[in-house]
Amino acid sequence: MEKIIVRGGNKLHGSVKVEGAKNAVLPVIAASILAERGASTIEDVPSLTDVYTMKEVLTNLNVAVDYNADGRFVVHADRPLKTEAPFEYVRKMRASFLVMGPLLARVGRARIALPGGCAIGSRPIEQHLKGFEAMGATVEIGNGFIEARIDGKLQGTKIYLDFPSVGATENIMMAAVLAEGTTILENVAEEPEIVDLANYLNAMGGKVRGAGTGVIRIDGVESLHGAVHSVIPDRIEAGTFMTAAAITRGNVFVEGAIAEHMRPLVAKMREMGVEILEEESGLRVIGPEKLKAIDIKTMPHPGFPTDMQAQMMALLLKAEGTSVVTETVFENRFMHVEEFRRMNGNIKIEGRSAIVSGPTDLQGAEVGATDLRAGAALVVAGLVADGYTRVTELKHLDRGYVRLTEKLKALGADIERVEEQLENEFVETAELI
Ligand SMILES: CC(=O)N[C@H]1[C@@H](OP(=O)(O)OP(=O)(O)OC[C@H]2O[C@@H](n3ccc(=O)[nH]c3=O)[C@H](O)[C@@H]2O)O[C@H](CO)[C@@H](O)[C@@H]1O
Ligand SMILES: C=C(OP(=O)(O)O)C(=O)O
Repeated sequence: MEKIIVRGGNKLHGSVKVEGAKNAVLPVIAASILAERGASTIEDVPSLTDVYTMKEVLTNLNVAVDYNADGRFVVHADRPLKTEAPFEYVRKMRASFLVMGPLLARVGRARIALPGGCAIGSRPIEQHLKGFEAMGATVEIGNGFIEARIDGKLQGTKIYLDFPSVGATENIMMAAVLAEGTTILENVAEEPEIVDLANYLNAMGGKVRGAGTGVIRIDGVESLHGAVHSVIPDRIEAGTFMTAAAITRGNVFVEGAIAEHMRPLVAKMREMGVEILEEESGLRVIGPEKLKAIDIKTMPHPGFPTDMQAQMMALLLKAEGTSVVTETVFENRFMHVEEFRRMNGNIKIEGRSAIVSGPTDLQGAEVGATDLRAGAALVVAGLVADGYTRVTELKHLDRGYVRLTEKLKALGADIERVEEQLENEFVETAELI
């Protein structure tokens, strides 16, 4: 088993480059199967386990994929498609469910394993299904699968989402792009990743308008072709480095971070006293001597992103005073609280809020990455903890971060990723320095 071992105390300095966004690339790859002719070349694709899982999902659907961790993901989807995505993929990564909309649009049928619950909550998909049904599909659930069918073409219609779900917005958009007539999607997600997907669909010949606002209009087209598309930078990876820079009172340039995508995080970090400078090709973060306690409430974009909640909690542990962190997006996204307590964190949970009392003298401990952002947050906390923090369950972290350890090391962190049996070697070597 691998572990990340970090010894706290080093300030981070230098520059770090942001990868393409996981949450943008997964729907874009799913959308690539909509192209009846021509190849799609997707650029700036991060080398994440989720991307490899999506590659397997596509290969299994008889789509040809060429991807060798060089950042270019080339898709040929012109062969007859298969229509089933088994549980082994959906279990590894819920975003596999995003092939349902494209399959339904292109072949009129999809059979996808029912996604189960996960560490951050039950994550139902009824909004996706409501959209497909409104467009005329029949949906049946049985034997652990969801099967959707349409005789003929999906029909454009008006669909109002009960909640601005990111996945439902994406799945329905991808289905509607080949539907007959116009689809109006209301109360949709406004995340930058939705805009990125719409840009790709339009480059393929689609007619999607309004992405990035609460209403999206999609005029259905006959067919789509492959296109070249560069994925937007990962605002959550960028945000993770921003919290790492701030917590160590460092000075780090986060290259590629797009300020416009990061407004809620930038606003809240500034409120804590962190200096953030918008430079031409990224954001510079300078950590203050003292951090101020603040309150945070996660919300759909442009609210504060739930995917930054755990990393911000690490930062709040070092802030002076009491902070209240309220999680409204997922029902159970406080699993990291127990791990922070192992590091001497003073956090109380009351309903959907966590009350963080700081500043804390964090202590190194053995902790588990309960989900990918929790894992990153524990590493961030470890950067300023006394002694060694050992983070296990790295499979979660690898879903969302490329070479996290190497990147932090290049910024000056005392950090190593090791096999368990080599753990003592790292600690002993580090102690000699
Ligand atoms: C691959 C990807 O892009 N993942 C992101 C995406 O996940 P995902 O697309 O799964 O997130 P959603 O926006 O759909 O989910 C948000 C909330 O809505 C609920 N819900 C969703 C759909 C539905 O049909 N019914 C329902 O009740 C979910 O259980 C959750 O509580 O957006 C989340 C919210 O920003 C992020 O944390 C994830 O990193
Ligand atoms: C929750 C996340 O991702 P996913 O929806 O892929 O589980 C995340 O990126 O923090």
